[in-house]
Amino acid sequence: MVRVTVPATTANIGPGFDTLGLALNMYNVYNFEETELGLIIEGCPDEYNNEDNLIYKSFVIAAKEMGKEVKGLKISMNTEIPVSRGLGSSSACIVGGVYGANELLHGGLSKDELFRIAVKIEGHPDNIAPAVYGGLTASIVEDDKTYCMKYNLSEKLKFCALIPDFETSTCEARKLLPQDVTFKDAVFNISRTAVLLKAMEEGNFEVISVSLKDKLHQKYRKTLIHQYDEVKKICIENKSDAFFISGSGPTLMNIIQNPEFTNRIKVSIMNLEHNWIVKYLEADKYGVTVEQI
Ligand SMILES: Nc1ncnc2c1ncn2[C@@H]1O[C@H](COP(=O)(O)OP(=O)(O)O)[C@@H](O)[C@H]1O
Ligand SMILES: N[C@@H](CCOP(=O)(O)O)C(=O)O
Repeated sequence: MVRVTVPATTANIGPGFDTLGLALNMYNVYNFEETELGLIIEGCPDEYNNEDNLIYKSFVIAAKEMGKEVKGLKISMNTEIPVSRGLGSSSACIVGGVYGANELLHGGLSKDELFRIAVKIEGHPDNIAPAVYGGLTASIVEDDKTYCMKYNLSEKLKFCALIPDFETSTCEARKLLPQDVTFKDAVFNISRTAVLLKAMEEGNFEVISVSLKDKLHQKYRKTLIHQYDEVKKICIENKSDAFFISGSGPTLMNIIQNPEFTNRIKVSIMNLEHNWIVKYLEADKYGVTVEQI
């Protein structure tokens, strides 16, 4: 049996829309076994228990790229990453399926090649990159090629995710974005993205907090997130070092220096109408791992 473990991700990180991503220490574990015939899926909600399952579809696409075929497959999973919350559940499924196929079918594809296949399935590279390479990544797609650069991340940076009891789909959240942006707003985001990366490497919280601003996506998407303004106010009052929408939302992410922030927030957030899980997280440095069990 092949076991693939994939970390959660927080994509965009403010100004780096569709570019920056960071792997977090929350994991989905997928097991793959060849069977005589058919498809068996265990460990996921009933709605995903069919051939449209994203892990299975990604497995099949990767197998095709390798020129291989599987007659029967059993996929079982144990998942920590909440679905449709902006923490990369879809990228975890895709990376899980692609890596599962490569290992089970002896595809022999390189990490960079598996990354390329996974990005093609997801459509943007920013959450696939940290799931594959771990840590803090910046990535681009040029024609059919994918490029990922991994940055150093200061050990001082810790994270506090606020995960609400409602979902938003990435596909729907992308429909809210404008077709065009002004030159001024483009420059605003490019400059901050470049500065942010070095500030995250050095653990310079003052610069992180300034450079994390964005004019391209969050103002449109916050309308999908109930109580966004209230939650942001609570985070700022409790001295969050930086606050942003994780991926396409609705999870709201804080970069923090002091894990004590997590306890302070829990008390303040309890009285809101929606239930928000407060989760302390650290960066995952390594990305996807594969084992033969
Ligand atoms: N365990 C799972 N099995 C099959 N598909 C899943 C599973 N978890 C997530 N997905 C797929 O990923 C989709 C959610 O992806 P998306 O809207 O991008 O949100 P996010 O990646 O932020 O969680 C689900 O609608 C489903 O298609
Ligand atoms: N850049 C994408 C990132 C989506 O990440 P997810 O974790 O919400 O799937 C976007 O913002 O649409």
